[in-house]
Amino acid sequence: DSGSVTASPRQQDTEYLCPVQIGSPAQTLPLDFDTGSSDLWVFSTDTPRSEVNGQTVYDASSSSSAKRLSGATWKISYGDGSSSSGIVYLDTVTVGGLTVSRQAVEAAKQVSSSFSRDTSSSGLLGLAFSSINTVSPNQQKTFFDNAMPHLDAPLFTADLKHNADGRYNFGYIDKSAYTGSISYTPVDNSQGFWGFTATVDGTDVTGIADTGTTLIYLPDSIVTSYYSQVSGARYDSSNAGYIFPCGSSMPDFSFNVGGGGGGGGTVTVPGSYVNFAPTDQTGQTCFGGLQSDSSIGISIFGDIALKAAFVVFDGGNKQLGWAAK
Ligand SMILES: CC(C)(C)S(=O)(=O)N[C@@H](Cc1ccccc1)C(=O)N[C@@H](Cc1c[nH]c[nH+]1)C(=O)N[C@@H](CC1CCCCC1)C(O)(O)C(F)(F)C(=O)NCCN1CCOCC1
Repeated sequence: DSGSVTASPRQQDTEYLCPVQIGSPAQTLPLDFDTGSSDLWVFSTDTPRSEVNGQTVYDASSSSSAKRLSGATWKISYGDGSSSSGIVYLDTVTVGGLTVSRQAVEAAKQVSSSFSRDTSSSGLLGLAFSSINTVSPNQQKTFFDNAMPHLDAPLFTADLKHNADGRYNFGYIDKSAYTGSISYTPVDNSQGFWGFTATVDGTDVTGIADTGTTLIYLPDSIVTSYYSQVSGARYDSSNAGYIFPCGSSMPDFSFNVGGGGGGGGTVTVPGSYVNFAPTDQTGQTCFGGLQSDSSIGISIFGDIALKAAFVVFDGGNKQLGWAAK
């Protein structure tokens, strides 16, 4: 089996949403595919009306294939402080033509305000490792884990784009989606993430490939040296990040994956991607897409990096592949 689904950017590439079919007859919800977490959770008819703000909701009672997973609950909190929790159904989930019949669909009974405010997203589809799924007492598998044994190849690929529709494919590598060769590097999933090591300016950086995080967060030394090339760039505590004049022409940012001698491949993030967004309506000052990881505790290669590459999340061989495009 295989699947292929469009990933549409929202609000200047802050997140990418994909249509997911749940239940019988199918209910289609736009979900944020997130390789940084492992819960598939949705706004539902169980979510308080006061917390629903235009989002499409899942109604288990109108799905003939829905079955309550009795006694199961879930509760998750994310790096940006947002959180949600609720109950669990097993139901049919289809992504780009690929169907999993008994997928844990986590219905929200509570969502934090940032989720209520994000009117375009109906929830998340976690694509990290099932070891960090939050369902209790019996941990549940991700959509990818459930699908993997049926896939032509035990992998999915992320092809996110700047201000344009991209694609997630499951079970195959689309050779027309990238240029040159794919450089592979081993994945450390001990924390449940797609962890890997890249080289930036000769320095090894261990981080995670995270489609659910908008920006790139790397060690201070690397970030400081990058912005030292941009006149007027400075760390601004009120914005809690590096800012610079919006008219600045930003240097490209490159990292090497699968190095080791002459090998490996280089991913180049165009400087224009690092000019992320204005900090206010005047459009004078802009906020950088590359920020320090010091307040996070882990380096994150988020959407700004991922949309500069074609990325293979290989669950069968526990490796990450990166290619230019
Ligand atoms: C809001 C913003 C200024 C544009 S942003 O740059 O902060 N973007 C948010 C994502 C977003 C976009 C649009 C609207 C709302 C929220 C962002 O990048 N959030 C990161 C920030 C971060 C990470 N680390 C520290 N800070 C995050 O929490 N990402 C998680 C997914 C998000 C959650 C909010 C809704 C959108 C998706 C994440 O899953 O990628 C994660 F990996 F960061 C994370 O928190 N994973 C949870 C891991 N736990 C471990 C224990 O077991 C349970 C799972």
